[in-house]
Amino acid sequence: MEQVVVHKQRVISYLDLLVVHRVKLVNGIKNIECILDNLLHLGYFMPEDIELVQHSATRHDKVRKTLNIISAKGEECAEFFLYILNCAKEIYSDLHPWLREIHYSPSDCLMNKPVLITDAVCQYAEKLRVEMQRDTRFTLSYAQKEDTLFEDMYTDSLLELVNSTNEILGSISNLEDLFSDTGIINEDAETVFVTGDAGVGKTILLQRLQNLWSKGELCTGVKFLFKFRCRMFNSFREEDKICLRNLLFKYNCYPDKDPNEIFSYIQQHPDSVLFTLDGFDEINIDCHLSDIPIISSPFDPLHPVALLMSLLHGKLLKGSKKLLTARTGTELPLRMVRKRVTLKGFSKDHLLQYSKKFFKNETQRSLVLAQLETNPHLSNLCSVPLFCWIIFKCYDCSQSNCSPQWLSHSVILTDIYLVMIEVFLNHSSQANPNKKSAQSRVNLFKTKKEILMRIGKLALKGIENRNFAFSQGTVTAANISEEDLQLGFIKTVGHYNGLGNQSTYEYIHITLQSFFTAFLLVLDDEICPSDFLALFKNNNVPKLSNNKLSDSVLAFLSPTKYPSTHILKPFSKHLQFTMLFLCGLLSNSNTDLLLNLTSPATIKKKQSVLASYLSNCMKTHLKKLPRLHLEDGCKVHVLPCFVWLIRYIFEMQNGATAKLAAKGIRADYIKLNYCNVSSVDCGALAFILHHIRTPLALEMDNNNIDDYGLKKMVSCFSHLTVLRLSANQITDQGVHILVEELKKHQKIRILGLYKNYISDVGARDVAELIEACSSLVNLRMGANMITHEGGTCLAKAIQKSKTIEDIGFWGNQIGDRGVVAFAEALENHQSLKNLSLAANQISSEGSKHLAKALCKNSSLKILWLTQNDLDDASAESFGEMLRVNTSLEKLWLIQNKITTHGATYLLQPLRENTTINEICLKDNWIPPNDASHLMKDKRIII
Ligand SMILES: Nc1ncnc2c1ncn2[C@@H]1O[C@H](COP(=O)(O)OP(=O)(O)OP(=O)(O)O)[C@@H](O)[C@H]1O
Repeated sequence: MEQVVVHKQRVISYLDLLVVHRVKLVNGIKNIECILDNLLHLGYFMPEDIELVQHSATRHDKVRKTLNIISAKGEECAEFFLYILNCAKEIYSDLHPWLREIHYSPSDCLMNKPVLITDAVCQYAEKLRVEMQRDTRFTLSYAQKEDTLFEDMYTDSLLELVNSTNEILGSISNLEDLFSDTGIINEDAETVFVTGDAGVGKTILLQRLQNLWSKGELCTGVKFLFKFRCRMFNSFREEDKICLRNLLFKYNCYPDKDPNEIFSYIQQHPDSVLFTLDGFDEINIDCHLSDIPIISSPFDPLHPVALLMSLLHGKLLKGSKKLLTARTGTELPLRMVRKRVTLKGFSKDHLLQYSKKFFKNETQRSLVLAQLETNPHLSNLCSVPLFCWIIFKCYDCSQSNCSPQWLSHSVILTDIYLVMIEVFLNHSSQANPNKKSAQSRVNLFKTKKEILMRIGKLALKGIENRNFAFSQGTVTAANISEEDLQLGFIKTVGHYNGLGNQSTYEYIHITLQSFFTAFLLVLDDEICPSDFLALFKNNNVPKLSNNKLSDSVLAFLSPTKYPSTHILKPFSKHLQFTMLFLCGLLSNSNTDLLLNLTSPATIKKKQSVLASYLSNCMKTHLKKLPRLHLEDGCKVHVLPCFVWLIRYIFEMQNGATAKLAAKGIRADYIKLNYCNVSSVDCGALAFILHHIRTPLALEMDNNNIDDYGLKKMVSCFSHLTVLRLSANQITDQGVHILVEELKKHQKIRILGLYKNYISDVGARDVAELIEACSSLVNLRMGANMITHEGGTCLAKAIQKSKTIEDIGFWGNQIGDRGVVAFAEALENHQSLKNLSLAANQISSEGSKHLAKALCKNSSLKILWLTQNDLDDASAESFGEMLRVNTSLEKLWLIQNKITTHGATYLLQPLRENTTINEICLKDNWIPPNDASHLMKDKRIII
């Protein structure tokens, strides 16, 4: 065939194409080897042809010679040549725009001819991809007996972009946005820092990213993705040194060809590299290096942790992308953080999606979801994917084995883990226990006690040394048999180190290691009651004094917080879960089980040691915090570790301890902002706070409370005078519960619901509260989704209220229609002092009503109308109002459309009006030249 179809409309010879575009090809082909290899492989070129080409001195000459030989071979060879350029995308990416320009599309006869990628760099990139695809295709799950396809279990979850002060900037729905320009905290830094609670899915998120990248569906500009689990760095000894090249190649994927060439390419193109680094909180270095030099030479051998730090600092491979994960609360200096992201787990929708993936059988799925509906505590735990997986797995097995009754009664996390242990044990022995027999459960634990203790001993050893990966030797030394491993609590992890595969073991999740540690601490008779809390008192960061590298790494990470010897210090995150399970195991509900496994005296003693320890912790924690003595009481701002304390006490389900803890708080105003309080924690908080019988103010802005959390807190609402719940994902349903409760008690003075998901429906409920509750003086409802309808209801209620003083309504959408009702409310109002209607789409029409109403008002002191559509006509109305009004002190008109002309209307009445002391006109349409004239009166601010 002489003439070939290149494009449907255009017929041209491939040989002609090579002639016409010869210059482009000579300049654009940077790698001739791959072309030659393929031409030779399919017999278009003979070895002599290759030799001829190789004789040419320069790259350009080699391409010219190749093109000459191709033209001598004919049309088919020329066509295959273009086909190589098209298939080896990685190598000839520069020529791809040109291929598109000439409308190249391969003809059918070539479609199944293989093209070999023989360039060393591309080959390596390809190898990385293939290995990554293989490694991320499956996820090892239940009892190591099932490999689940990753796609079949992965479900999107909630990822939020936050700023340096942890304020939410928005959610991230596309993983590519992790690396976009939105929400950058520090332009010079390169690390995207993802934090989240235990089991929320940080590792899985990275696996998703790696999997998508390996399939070419994400981060297409990234040629090399290197993944590290930070716990791997714990396995190095003090004296171990390694250079960056070996760290990358030996611990990820070793190149088949010329490592030097590949490494040099990586150095020259750092922007083509992405590192995923999982579990920064798990780093514990047990070796002696007094300083960690931050180096910038990629060739100097150094301790791997120092290499990691240099990478994160951007001293090595500057320009590469880094995605680092850690548990909530882990600090990373802001100078190293490019973006901050928090992983929040499953929303209701995500949970539904996950249930569809997990339970293929629709009847079973509906049954489980219906059961979850009846146990909100359980269903709330499901927002953490790990707990969700455990709960679903238990339900799944219960279908065939035993009744799911046990789950429905669970109120603490420990119970869920106990059920999981039971399910694993049953699964391995294929037992079919009597459905409802508590005795069979006891028997099961009794029979397997020794195995569980062995697994517990290994766990304790790891937690003591902050070690989460175990060598074959350690596992053997702990007498863990193959049969024990088959139970599925411990899994094998491939550990590629370039020197061959040696088995390494890990607990299937780190929280399970914590559980087994607690299990051992409770049941081991050799650990006497007076000593069993030693781990928490002395061993937070093991061997601190003689562990210089860890000292300096930790100090570097958290200089202000380190060192400390108290249980509530940072870097004890794994102990936090151990403590939680300890409390749960020693709770009253589990006493019966424990009494069958160890001596009653030991259990009793351990329970009492633990209870008094927790009360002491609460007292000590609160004593150390600064207190602010306000007019109406004492205010204390607690820290996130307070939340852990209440979790412990709740997990123990011990009312007396809760009462003592409540007594220890000794404050009238508790501030819990930014403490990572989740809806599940609200039950724990109420468990303690309901013992406080005096008026209480509670500030809980910027947590994750949601409607369910509100419901759980109902029991402590009776004494609340202040409740701030801004930025907490509360919807109309939550507002309804809240209002009903607050109406009953008539004590609330300040209610903050800023930045939630409240619509007109919720606004109507809040309006009822304003009318019914004369104690309410301050209401913050800004940044919700309230339109003129909800606005009107609220305004009508405000109109009737004789006590309300302060209304924050910034960032809703009431518009001019809603403003009319607010204007009516303002007329003759006696108590309202501050009103913010900023960012509410108000134009001159609405402002006219406001101005008119203010002529009759003598209570309002501050009016915020920032970020509306106010123009000169509005200014004129307010100018008129200022001639009459004698109470308004501040008028905020920032970011509107008022010109110099309009501003003059506001200036004139100031000669007579002596009450107003600030009219802020910043960011209006006033040219700087006019500003000085207007600012003759100091009360005008531009
Ligand atoms: N997006 C998800 N889709 C489906 N399952 C998930 C998802 N995220 C997590 N899981 C489930 O939860 C388990 C724990 O997740 P993962 O190990 O990623 O948590 P983590 O945040 O890294 O926890 P830790 O901080 O304790 O290391 C997974 O093994 C998986 O079963």
